[in-house]
Amino acid sequence: MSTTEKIQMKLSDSKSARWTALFIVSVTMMFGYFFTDVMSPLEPLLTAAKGAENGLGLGWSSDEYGFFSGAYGYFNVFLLLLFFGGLILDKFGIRFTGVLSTVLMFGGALVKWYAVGHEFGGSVVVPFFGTYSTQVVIAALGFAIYGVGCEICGITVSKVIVKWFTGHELALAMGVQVATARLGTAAALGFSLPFAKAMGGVSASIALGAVLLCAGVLVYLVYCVMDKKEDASAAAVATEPEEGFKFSDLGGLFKTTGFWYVAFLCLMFYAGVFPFLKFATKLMIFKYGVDANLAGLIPAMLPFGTIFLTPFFGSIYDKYGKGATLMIIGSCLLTLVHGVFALPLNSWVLAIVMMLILGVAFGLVPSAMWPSVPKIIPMKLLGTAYALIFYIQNIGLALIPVWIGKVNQANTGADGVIDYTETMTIFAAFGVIAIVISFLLLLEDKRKGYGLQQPNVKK
Ligand SMILES: NCCCC[C@H](N)C(=O)NCC(=O)O
Repeated sequence: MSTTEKIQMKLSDSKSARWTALFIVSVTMMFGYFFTDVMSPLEPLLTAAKGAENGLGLGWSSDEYGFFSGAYGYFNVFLLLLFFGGLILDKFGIRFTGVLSTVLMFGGALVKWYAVGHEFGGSVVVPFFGTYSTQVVIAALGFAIYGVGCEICGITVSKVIVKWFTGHELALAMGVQVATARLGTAAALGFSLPFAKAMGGVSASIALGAVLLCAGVLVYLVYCVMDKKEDASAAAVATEPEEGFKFSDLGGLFKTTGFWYVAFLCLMFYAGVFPFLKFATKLMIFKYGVDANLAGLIPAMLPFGTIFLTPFFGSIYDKYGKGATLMIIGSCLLTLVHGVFALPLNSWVLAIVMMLILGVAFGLVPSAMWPSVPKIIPMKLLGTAYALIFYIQNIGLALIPVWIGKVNQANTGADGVIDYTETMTIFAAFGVIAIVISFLLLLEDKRKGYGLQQPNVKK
């Protein structure tokens, strides 16, 4: 390679540089995903009577647990903070927004840790939701602040990957990032409960998550150094200045039908996965009779499967295309799994098989959906587009746990055992709607020629 060629290369044209950047931002996101689900396997402790379970029970009701779990999305949705996060990202850039979001995650985690470790007494009326203990409300406040940070960090990381990988292995890179994040989810689901028990309290697992988030802030600062270098190299190579973001461009985004299909597919598909994980550990105990100490390991299989499958399906999309088809298959598998969970079949072997199939679905849809967005929406609007998609998704992440918490509460027998038939039928219905939307997306792609069925890597 001649000196001139070297000078004219962007930093992102170097394979090692772009994969290093990806590794750094993926680790930050992984710590975030750990914290998101650190409480999910703790549902049996949180909802055990105060002082039960060797003094670890916190005495929350299923309704309170649902309210708390949905808090992740409350500020994102009701205060529109995620939408503003997208505008901030497109206006002020990746470095500023990334640091802001990681600090928010850490701050929210500290509030939640404080809440769970203290007795407050009394209760608070939350308009439109219900009356919950003060501890639950403060913990939910912390989780809501954390959720704003985590979602804004998510859109920032998506934009980082598009910035470094467009024209290269975009879907594979997005798959690797999602897979790394799932490691965090799997670690939380698998280890949070035994860790809390070993350390003598629920707040120990939250403290561990908060320490990781603090490390996440530092790791992101390292990425900022690389980002600056990439910008400098891109400025040296660019022949025409890149078009900037203008508010007037938003109209075009709103009028793009394919964008709305992706957003609503995201809402329905993820409604069947993330909120389900919040309740899955207790489902394994109550419906499938799994030992409480092992129950978290079955839901943990789901993200573990996706760790390998998301990059695998991503590279299939990169090489052979068929993005819309991958989304249709994933939505069908989601429906099948929840349909089976709703049936009166109580074998734990079946539960494991279904969880593995759900893992395949959870590899298929994200590996095709996220890299499809830049095929529909131009780069200058990408932050806003991802933010809007995440915003719509967050409506589900916020409200479905509340709904499911109330359904579980209503289906709890006098012996304290929950009948999950209604709950799992609701999750299966999300899958059916996801199938319909993914077919509509395929048709729209045929009409508009987005290229969703085409490979991503330019030959
Ligand atoms: N932190 C767990 C929820 C993340 C939701 C986020 N908006 C998202 O969808 N990320 C992509 C993914 O597939 O996880």
